Amino acid sequence: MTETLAEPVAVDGRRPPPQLFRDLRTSADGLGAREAARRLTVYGPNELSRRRGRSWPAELLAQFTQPLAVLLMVAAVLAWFGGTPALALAVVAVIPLNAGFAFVQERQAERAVEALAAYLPATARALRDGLLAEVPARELVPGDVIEIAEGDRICADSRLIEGDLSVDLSALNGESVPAGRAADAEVVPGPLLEARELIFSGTACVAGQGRAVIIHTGMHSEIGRIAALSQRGRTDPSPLERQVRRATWIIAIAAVAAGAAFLPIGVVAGLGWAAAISFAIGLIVANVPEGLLPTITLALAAGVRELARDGAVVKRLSAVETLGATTVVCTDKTGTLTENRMRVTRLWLPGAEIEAGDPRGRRLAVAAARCTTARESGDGTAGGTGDPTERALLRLAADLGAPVHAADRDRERGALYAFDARLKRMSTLDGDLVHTKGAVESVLPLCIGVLAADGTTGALSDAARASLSAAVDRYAATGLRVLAVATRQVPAPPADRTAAERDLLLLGLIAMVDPPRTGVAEAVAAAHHAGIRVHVITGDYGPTAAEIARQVGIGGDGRRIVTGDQLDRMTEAELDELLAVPGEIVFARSSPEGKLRICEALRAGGQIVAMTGDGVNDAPALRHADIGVAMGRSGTDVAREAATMVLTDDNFATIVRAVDAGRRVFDNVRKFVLYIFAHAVPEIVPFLIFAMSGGAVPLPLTVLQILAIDLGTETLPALALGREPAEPGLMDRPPRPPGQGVIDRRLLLRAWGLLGVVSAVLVTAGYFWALWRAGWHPGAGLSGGDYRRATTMTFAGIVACQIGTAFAARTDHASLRSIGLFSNRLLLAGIAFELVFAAVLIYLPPLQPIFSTAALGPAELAFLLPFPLIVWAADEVYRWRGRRTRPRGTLGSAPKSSTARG
Ligand SMILES: Nc1ncnc2c1ncn2[C@@H]1O[C@H](COP(=O)(O)OP(=O)(O)OP(=O)(O)O)[C@@H](O)[C@H]1O
Repeated sequence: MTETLAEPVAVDGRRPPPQLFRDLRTSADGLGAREAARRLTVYGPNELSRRRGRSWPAELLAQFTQPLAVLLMVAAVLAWFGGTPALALAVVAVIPLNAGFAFVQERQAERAVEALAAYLPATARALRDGLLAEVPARELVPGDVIEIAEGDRICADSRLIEGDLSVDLSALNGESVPAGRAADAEVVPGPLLEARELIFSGTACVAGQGRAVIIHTGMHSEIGRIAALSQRGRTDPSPLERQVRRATWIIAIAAVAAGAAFLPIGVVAGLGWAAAISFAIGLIVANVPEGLLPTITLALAAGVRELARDGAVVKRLSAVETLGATTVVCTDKTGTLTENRMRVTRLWLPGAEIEAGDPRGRRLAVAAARCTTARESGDGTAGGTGDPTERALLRLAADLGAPVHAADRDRERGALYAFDARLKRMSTLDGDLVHTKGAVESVLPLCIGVLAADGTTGALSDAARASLSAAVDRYAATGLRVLAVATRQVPAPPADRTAAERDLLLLGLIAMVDPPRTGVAEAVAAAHHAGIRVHVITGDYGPTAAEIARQVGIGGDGRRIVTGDQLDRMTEAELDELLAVPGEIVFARSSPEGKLRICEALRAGGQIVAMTGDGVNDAPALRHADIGVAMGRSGTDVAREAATMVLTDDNFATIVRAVDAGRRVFDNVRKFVLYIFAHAVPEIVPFLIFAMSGGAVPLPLTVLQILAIDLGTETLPALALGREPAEPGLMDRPPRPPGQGVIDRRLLLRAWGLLGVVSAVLVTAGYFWALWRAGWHPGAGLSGGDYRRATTMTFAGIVACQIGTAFAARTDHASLRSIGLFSNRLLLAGIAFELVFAAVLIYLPPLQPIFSTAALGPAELAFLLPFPLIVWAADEVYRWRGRRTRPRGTLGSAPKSSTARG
């Protein structure tokens, strides 16, 4: 085709379909694959060109205007005017170093989140060469004919040419009430967004089904024009970030206060003003934990990246942290606990119960297969689309020698009353026959009789009802899903759904298996070990769901079934009470509203809730849960958008793995916070000794030495702690209490009270030992060389102690032996760097005068050698005692074998 196309912007989408087809050089059968490829090069991919958040120079600049950076600048200015230009220069050098570091880390984190988009490719169903195919949304072009069904995201501005839809336009106009759209709507002039025949990119179909021809794609679409609207704003800081920011500030203020307090003390103790100011600044600079926040962001980003590799795409960094605190998982059944691969096994007909292969079931099978919207590929194995339940019905009909072809079915269909999760049934009008299928409780009340396999009709006798309900119970007890199928002949097309779904004749029941997924039982056991409760919220029948729950180990012996009706009748107080009792619950025949209520009640009870969902109606519950979990494969686009986490493999086990990862990331943040906080004590104590001795003891540590530790030797080991593998027993302990912050009393006690104090004692001992060796006594003077050797002992002592601290910080309660000395290679590299860095400052002659260092001899090194061991051993004893007094894995309701302790 060589004709040039009209510019897509010039096409008037409000013309009737025949003219529109002409303008767009297409037809109701869509485009050919080759023409589509050609148009793709002309119009470009169907994407919104990303408005970059901020350009990198702006972002880098922002790092320099952070309050803490400003604090450092003020310190530099003070140092300059205080007469210590060397210190001023050192501090000035620190600022870009820090800013650069933070900038790189934040960029990396951002990139990790951006890369997630690649894990969730958006697709659409388009007609190409006359066949319906799954096409990446970015390859859609004007002229393509797409099919849209409930739950789909609309990927391009299009005109409906077939069907009725209800669309959620909130992304475009903020209106949350869905609007009706129809192919045959009358064209009335008015605002484009209100045109009843048009649908727009970025909106979602919440009900109905139809076909549409694409008019505009990418940046030519309405949403492209108002692209700013679709760009997500800056995400709120996570609770973790907020906590750390607060802690950073508290520490910064404390450091400034300590520095200010030191000033007069220093002067009184005999330091000149200049020296006193320089020390005060040193204290401040040393103790402000500038690097903490970016390091945490990076740890979260690493967690997000790992999760994505594991099949869980998390949309917000902070979700990683929330995941770790999860106390309750509410999961649906079909597809998450089970394989979502249905196979019909048994049929119940009025008067007979037969195997799926029995030809007597043909009429029932055909009726059910006509009442579907799914498609099954020719060979009946792979390549079909749509609801697995319906595909099982299509296969059943085919196996019985009466295949129902999707194209014929759709052509002959007079009306479709789509599956409604509340009604739990759907119906179609095929010629003069209404076909209805759905949950037994939903269909049976609409029936006035039965239609036997031989074509005779009869009453729904008590005997028939008894036999039917016995069959339902029997099927459900083995975990089979049961559908009732009914039919009716109508003289004229019914006016609406209610008119169609009445006076039906029951054809029979269809029972199908959907076996539990492999690995789910293990994942449920792991969740129980971790003190996490698992409730099932399903649309399916109670006993069926309960049996599947039993098979995967949910509920142990305390499993209860609560039906949707029972839930609706419960007051809030009753629901709270129900959820407060230990044990796990199967919520059967649940409605989307019920799901939302359960979620709210659990959260009100202080639980951290992860909730799965896949339907359009699940979106509110997904948004409300702490972690909304949508299915990447079977879920609707609407659910995926509402969720915080999308499972690319739809597997329950992945949720548990994500909780595991969340816990690990949270733990690791605590590890490096512990490590960074611990060095404050041995750095401050020397100043206190100097001040309290009134200057009789020479200052044990210089300002530049402090800076060398905080901004040099410490950095890499701290980063490496953020990548520590999971501690043994991580998933054997109960979830952390929801209110527990990352920095709690226990952490501070361990950092300052234990690791800090032990280090301070050792470091001070090293300093005084060096003084003693130099023949010093209180009040006596000291030669420059001897003084430098003594301060070097303090400096090297702190470095040595921090090596011990690093190993101690690797676990929260487990022994170092249980995780292995060499299991964190990054940390070993970090410590090697730390040692080389310290050695350079101590032994490189040009640096010695700057950092007031002197080469240490074998005796001094021998003195320092046990430092790491002593610090580590002290903490090892502390953790050992903790393990003895704090038994783990004692929470939760589920039966559990006693677990190994650390
Ligand atoms: N395509 C369908 N047509 C008619 N009825 C259906 C269809 N799919 C499901 N049903 C009926 O509606 C009930 C609820 O289905 P729904 O899809 O809400 O939940 P589910 O798939 O059984 O479970 P879950 O909520 O765990 O995914 C089913 O038990 C079945 O009886």
